[in-house]
Amino acid sequence: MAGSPSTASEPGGVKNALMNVGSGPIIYQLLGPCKIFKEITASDYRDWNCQELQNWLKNELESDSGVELENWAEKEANLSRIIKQVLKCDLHKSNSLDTVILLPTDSLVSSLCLEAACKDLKRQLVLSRALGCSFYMIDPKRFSSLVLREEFLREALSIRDITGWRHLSLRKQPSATTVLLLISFHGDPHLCHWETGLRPPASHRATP
Ligand SMILES: C[S@@+](CC[C@H](N)C(=O)[O-])C[C@H]1O[C@@H](n2cnc3c(N)ncnc32)[C@H](O)[C@@H]1O
Repeated sequence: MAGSPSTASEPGGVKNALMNVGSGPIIYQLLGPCKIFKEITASDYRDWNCQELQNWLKNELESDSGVELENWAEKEANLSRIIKQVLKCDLHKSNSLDTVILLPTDSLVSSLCLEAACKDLKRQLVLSRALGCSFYMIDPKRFSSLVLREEFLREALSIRDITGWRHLSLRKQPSATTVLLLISFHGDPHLCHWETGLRPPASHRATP
């Protein structure tokens, strides 16, 4: 979907372009990348999500990051300068962006999206994940999520010796038994950070 990596980018330095797939109507996942990328393209399957991001970009909406951050106005202004476009995207299509052709993209980021788009375990790459999650709520609506287990992920990604563990609080996932953050660094699949241990009330847990 995205173009091939730009030769203009140097490891560790400022990079040109980042593509975010399944952005939803929220920006938290782009606050970090906006410090290193010159351009970000956000995308989502749902028109309403794309519209919300457009409204935020046009300053027609109060953003709600869910957290109190220092220098929030400055962070928002930086990010909105760097998000260059918001595109409709459907991962089920062979050309997910339809007729739009992107310029070469250095990185592709997707958070909690592939499992929302996929209905089975075939041809799936999971980038970050709430384990055991069978649904998520956008009040009051409930959306389905493919249930994944740690064993499946370890096998699918051929990860046996995990060298780094880190506990990090992500947002609350109503149906998850465990929240996992997996970061796979280029060239070294063993350098992964997994997070376990967030346990929601029993009434909210996914059924196996
Ligand atoms: C759980 S939300 C995650 C939103 C955001 N990335 C985050 O981390 O909070 C899943 C997102 O995947 C999007 N999505 C679902 N099916 C998709 C598809 N076929 N193609 C692209 N995006 C899709 C949804 O519209 C939704 O915004």
